[in-house]
Formats: sequence, C-alpha cells, structure tokens
Amino acid sequence: MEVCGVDSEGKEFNSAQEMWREEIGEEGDETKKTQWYRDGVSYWEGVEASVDGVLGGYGHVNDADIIGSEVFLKTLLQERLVNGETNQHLVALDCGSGVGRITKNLLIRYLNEVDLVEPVAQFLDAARENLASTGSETHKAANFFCVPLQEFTPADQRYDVIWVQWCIGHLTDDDFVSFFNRAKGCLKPGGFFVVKENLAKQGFVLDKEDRSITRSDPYFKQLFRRCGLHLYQTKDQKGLPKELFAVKMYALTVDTLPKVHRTRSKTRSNRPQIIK
Ligand SMILES: C[S@@+](CC[C@H](N)C(=O)[O-])C[C@H]1O[C@@H](n2cnc3c(N)ncnc32)[C@H](O)[C@@H]1O
Repeated sequence: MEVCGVDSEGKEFNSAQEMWREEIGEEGDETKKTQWYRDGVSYWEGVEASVDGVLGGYGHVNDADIIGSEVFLKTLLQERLVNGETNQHLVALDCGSGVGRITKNLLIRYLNEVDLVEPVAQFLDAARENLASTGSETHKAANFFCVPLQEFTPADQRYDVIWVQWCIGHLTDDDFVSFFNRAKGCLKPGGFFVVKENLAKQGFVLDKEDRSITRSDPYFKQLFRRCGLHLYQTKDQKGLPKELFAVKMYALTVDTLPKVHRTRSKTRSNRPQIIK
C-alpha cells in the first residue's frame, strides 16, 4: 500500500515501505530492526513510571480515556460474552500495559483476571505495586510478563479480551501482523481484541524520538485485513485536547461468530444467548 508519511523532523516519505527500509533496513537485516526496538524501549526507560509519564505529560486525559473505553467495552462484553450466567470467568490481556493504568481503572473491574505484558521493567514493577491493593479475590491482576509484543506469544485460548492501547505503533508492520496472528489463537470463543490508538490524518507519522509510528485509519484497516481480522465495531474517542491526535477504538474478532444476541426463549427469558 502506498502511503505518504512524514517523520517528526519534517522529512517526507513517498511510501510506508520507503520509511521501513530506512528505519529497519532490508528484510533479513536484523541489526537495524533490533536497534529500532532497543531505541523504543530506551525512550520509555527514561520516563517516570507514573500515569502522567506513560501519557506523555497528559495524565489529565486519563479520565476521559477510561470513560470512553468503558462505554465501548461494556457494549462489547454484553453483545459477545456475557450470557447471563453468573459463574463466567473472564480473562483479559493488557498489552504494552505501562504502569497498569488501564487494568486498574477499567479491565480489573469487568474481568476476573488480567495479565499484563510490558517490556519496560520499571513500568511493570510500578504496575505490580499499583495493582497490589486493587481488585478482590475474584477480580485480580494475575500474570506480569516483561516482554515486548513482537516476542510475546500468549497462552492458547486463555483470553476473552486482548486490549492493545497506545503501544502497537512500536511494532513494524510485519511484527504487527505476526503478533495478531499468534494472539488470534489465544482468544476464547466470542473473545475480541480492542485496539485503541492515535490516528494520523493520512499515511503515517514517524516519531524519531520514541521509535513509533502513528498510522492512519486506512493504514490500520489494511493491516487488520492482513491479519485476517474482522472489524466488528469502531468508535471515536471524544473529549481529548484538540492538539492531540484523534483517537479511535477498533473491536476486532477472529470471525463473525459466535455472537451474543438477545432473544426471547420459550420461557420468556430475556437473557442474552450465545449463538454457536
Ligand atoms: C504511551 S505508553 C501507553 C501505556 C498504556 N498502554 C497506557 O495506555 O497507559 C506506551 C507503552 O508501550 C510500551 N512499549 C514500547 N515498546 C513496546 C513493544 N515493543 N511492545 C509492547 N509495548 C511496548 C512502553 O513501554 C509503554 O509502556
């Protein structure tokens, strides 16, 4: 796909391929690619392990972000997973979790177990600390994996929700596709991914400082197609400061089934049911 992009120093690229060739070298040139990932992690290692730190000094957007995510998540859980049984045990994976902001403020409230995966050790330590006093016996942080996404393979069929927010820009296109392909097999039936990311107006914007790229909506959709994922629902995040990138939430599924829908059974129950 030919997309025009710019980097944070104003340099223009005619295509994403041209940018990737320059940043990570030709296929098989692992040295440059390793450096790309090392630089990304080094950037975050120099950032304070706090909500304000992981949000680039915009800690005050946390509330608006969580409220937007909560509305989206509740709808998805209701439509796809919550079938009225009280003994359901739902598990989430928080990708590029930083200090556990999303787990603490959102995921742990709706799911029974949450695993966190994050490459920066100091962030994961802070997450462990932040989450120690959060939740309960039935709603808790379970596993903490200190690994970058491009090297992470989640456990088979463990997750109902895989939440990927403000971190996938660190992955190259090929590693993006490869990660989702591995993670697809880790979703339980009815499970889904949520990708919540900044959007470039067109093409992409390369940040030379933290080694991340901000992709446009068509760029994301093209990558989701390459992953063989079905775009189930999208929603724009509202209420963020005007100077920031627009933010969109994408709910992605492996296929269109199973879906939960509300039906009246013969016993006139209103419970949502899973269609297999
Ligand atoms: C903007 S912060 C967002 C943190 C968290 N998702 C949140 O919204 O609070 C970006 C996060 O991506 C992590 N990150 C950087 N490179 C990564 C990689 N290769 N794989 C996974 N996470 C990465 C950083 O360490 C950092 O925690």
